[in-house]
Amino acid sequence: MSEIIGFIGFGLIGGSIAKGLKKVHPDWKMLACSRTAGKLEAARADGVLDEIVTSPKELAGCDFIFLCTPVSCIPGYLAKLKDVVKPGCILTDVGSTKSNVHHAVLAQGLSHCFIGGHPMAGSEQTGYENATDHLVENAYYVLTPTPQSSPADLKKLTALVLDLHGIPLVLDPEEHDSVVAAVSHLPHLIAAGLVNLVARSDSSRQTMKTVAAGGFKDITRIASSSPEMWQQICMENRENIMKILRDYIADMEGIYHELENSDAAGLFRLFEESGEYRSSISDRSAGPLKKEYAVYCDIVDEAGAIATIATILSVHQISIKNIGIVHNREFEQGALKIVFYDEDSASRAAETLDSCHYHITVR
Ligand SMILES: NC(=O)c1ccc[n+]([C@@H]2O[C@H](COP(=O)([O-])OP(=O)(O)OC[C@H]3O[C@@H](n4cnc5c(N)ncnc54)[C@H](O)[C@@H]3O)[C@@H](O)[C@H]2O)c1
Ligand SMILES: O=C(O)C(=O)C[C@]1(C(=O)O)C=C[C@@H](O)C=C1
Repeated sequence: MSEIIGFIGFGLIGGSIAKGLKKVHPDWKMLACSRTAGKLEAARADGVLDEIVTSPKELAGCDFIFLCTPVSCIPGYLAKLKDVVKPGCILTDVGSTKSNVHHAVLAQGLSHCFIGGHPMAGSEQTGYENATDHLVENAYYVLTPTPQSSPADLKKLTALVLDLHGIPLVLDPEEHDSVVAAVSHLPHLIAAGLVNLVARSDSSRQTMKTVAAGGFKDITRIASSSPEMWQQICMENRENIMKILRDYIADMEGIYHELENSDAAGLFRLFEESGEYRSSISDRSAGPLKKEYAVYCDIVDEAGAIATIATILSVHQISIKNIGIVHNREFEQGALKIVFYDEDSASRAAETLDSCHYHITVR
């Protein structure tokens, strides 16, 4: 059955959901309104949006409405949608916090038609221009039904998540907020705090900034995320974040004391335990980390070096999904990152390039 899908807020997440659904259901009609309507023109030109609307009232005919604005704006839109949603419409959101949204849903008397949502996928980039049809692929997509949500509605929204190749996971809003405080919100604060500490501690020659390599860049990518979005997430989930931040500070104090007391065994245990737990989070199976089949190849910096590798792979009929130079050099020469569509292609590529005397690292 052809559905009509409405979006309020149409940036990275709204745009990615619309692109993903349009890919699977080209006949479904997509409508959106956003703070700056002009920005939606690109989505219409791409054929992702069928209609740009200027007010939530124009979403009255929708079968699903996705609220995809920063989290503090969601309650205001729920109030505007209160008398707009048609019977049978499923109202959902993608906000990174859930308790504040559920309180607003209850206050507006929308519990019967609302099911919260939160795709555990994203990026430090914002805006429709960075949206992709596969953003949610292999990522957990948390669903938070209300006590009044019907099993039939939950089944319908779950089917949409599966269309996006996401992994549906039902949680209650409070548990969701406590979990994401630890695995998403605290990491963003740590990344931002660390970057600011380094910026403050660096010399006038900016030597820290110059030599910063993989370790610093890996842990701080998310420090470039939207300040508007993260200010709102932190304000809405203050209590949970404060609780886990307190524990984190205590753990850091513990590490400080291990260093102060030259406690080598304690430091060893720290890395041993963290390494074991981190390794148990697979990035090759479906889960919160994206599947990626990458091979790193050292190349000398000379004209035609990339073309030679691409030709070798093409002769062996191995398709490349993505290829690019790794800019944060952990490798002595130039490292080329080649991403493949599946594990088999990645291992065949590694064997082939190895037999051609390239130095290969598979990650
Ligand atoms: N970026 C991520 O990694 C990520 C992941 C999962 C969930 N989320 C959640 O998804 C939501 C959207 O995030 P995003 O990454 O797509 O952000 P974004 O900045 O890319 O998009 C936000 C959209 O909302 C619009 N908007 C902002 N304020 C508005 C307002 N007052 N009224 C109407 N429209 C408004 C913007 O114009 C833009 O279209 C947020 O609630 C965020 O917490 C983000
Ligand atoms: O990959 C990133 O850049 C993200 O920050 C994605 C991320 C996260 O993992 O913390 C950010 C916020 C969301 O609510 C969900 C996912």
